[in-house]
Amino acid sequence: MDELKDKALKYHSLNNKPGKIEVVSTKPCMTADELSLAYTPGVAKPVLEIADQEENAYLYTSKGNLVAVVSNGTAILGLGDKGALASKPVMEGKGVLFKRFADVDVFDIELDTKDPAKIIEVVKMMEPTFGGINLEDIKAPECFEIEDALVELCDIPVFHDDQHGTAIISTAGLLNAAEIAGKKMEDLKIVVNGAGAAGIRCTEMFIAAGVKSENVIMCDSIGVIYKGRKERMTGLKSNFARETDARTLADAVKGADAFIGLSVPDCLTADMLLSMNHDPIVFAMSNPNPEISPELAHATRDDVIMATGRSDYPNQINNVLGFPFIFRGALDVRARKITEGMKMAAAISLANLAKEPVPQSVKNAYKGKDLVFGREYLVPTPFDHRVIEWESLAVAKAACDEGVAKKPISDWEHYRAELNRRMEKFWK
Ligand SMILES: NC(=O)C1=CN([C@@H]2O[C@H](COP(=O)(O)OP(=O)(O)OC[C@H]3O[C@@H](n4cnc5c(N)ncnc54)[C@H](OP(=O)(O)O)[C@@H]3O)[C@@H](O)[C@H]2O)C=CC1
Ligand SMILES: CC(=O)C(=O)O
Ligand SMILES: [Mg+2]
Repeated sequence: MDELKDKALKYHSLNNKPGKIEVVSTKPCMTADELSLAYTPGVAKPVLEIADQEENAYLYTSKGNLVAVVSNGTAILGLGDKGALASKPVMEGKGVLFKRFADVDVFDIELDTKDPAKIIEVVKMMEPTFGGINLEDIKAPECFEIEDALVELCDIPVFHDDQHGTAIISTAGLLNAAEIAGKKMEDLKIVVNGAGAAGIRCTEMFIAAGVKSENVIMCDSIGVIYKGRKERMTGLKSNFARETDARTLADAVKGADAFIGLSVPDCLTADMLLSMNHDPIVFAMSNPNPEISPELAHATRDDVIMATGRSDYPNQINNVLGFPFIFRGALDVRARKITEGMKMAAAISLANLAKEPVPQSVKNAYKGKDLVFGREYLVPTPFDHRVIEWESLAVAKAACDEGVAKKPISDWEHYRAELNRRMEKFWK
């Protein structure tokens, strides 16, 4: 058995307790009196309050801090379609991160269907239970139809993490990598490899952040998406079809400033990397194995600015820096949806935080490594306790500014203090 497999399987069954999450009661239930409050007859009282006024669910149930992490397992990380049940470790993992980094509670829901209409129907029916819906590892193109419909149907935020979480973090990373490379966003020539959930939305957000759409070439499993191509033109790919002679990834990356990998392992070769412009930005974000290994990238070029989606290399460009903090901010103002403004506010907050000096307590979580804004530190780390203050607050503010907050905040200093108080238990 390889070492990682051995360690990971042991971790997932530690303490004779299979899996990574459990349900904990937040109220005492040790006496007959408490039982008669938690359950019948006392429980009838909040039932009637909620039946009378729906918003009372936020006062008397866990709805307001509870997110559904919903998958059908059709695009589990970069492992492809492994089915609903096999997606459960990832969905439980997302639950752990929601809790650990933003004190958001999660039920993971694995749905055994590939039919978008059924997923839409089931998730809509679950709306009363939750304060928000995080769709996860549902493949393109179905993910677009599912998310669009649910955003329209639901009065709580619905967010496909692989689309928007990934876009937010990689936009923060790209803004900073461009600055470090001494290049302007509007001059960057970018190749996005992967035209699925993540590839499409990352590209859209790069364009919103200043990249010129004509400077982006997108590739999928059969190569460059060019104008006039007929095969496999599913989902939103046609929006990114370019007038170009490039047909393969190798053609596309010649002279490019950035390679954005949201595809499969080991598809960017050393020769391709050598053909890129000076100070090439390589975000090899396929999980668990990147499009090019950092070892090969650094051995190939000294000037590469390298990031992966993994936790065990510098520059983790991964949606873990997004979903916990974005939902925290959205839940706290009871946002109806997560708008483009909220997403951009999240990206900018992360890009800005990376430029702040890093406290020793954060460095300690990374074995005392010196984390200073630069090639090896493009975005903050998930263990940086300041991320919640910066990102959740930015998201909550943007929700208020954009008029989607059902419970707007006016005293931001009070909210900042509340966020810190909420997280104290995790920072000991
Ligand atoms: N670091 C992070 O935070 C995140 C990383 N990811 C990673 O991005 C990848 C894609 O995830 P997601 O978008 O959700 O999945 P989807 O299934 O929605 O999309 C996968 C895309 O990859 C394309 N593809 C497959 N093989 C190749 C290839 N050889 N060369 C180029 N493109 C290829 C597919 O092409 P076709 O359209 O032709 O089928 C499709 O467009 C995964 O590896 C995942 O781990 C995803 C989300 C977050
Ligand atoms: C990180 C993540 O969500 C993915 O790779 O699918
Ligand atoms: Mg995912």
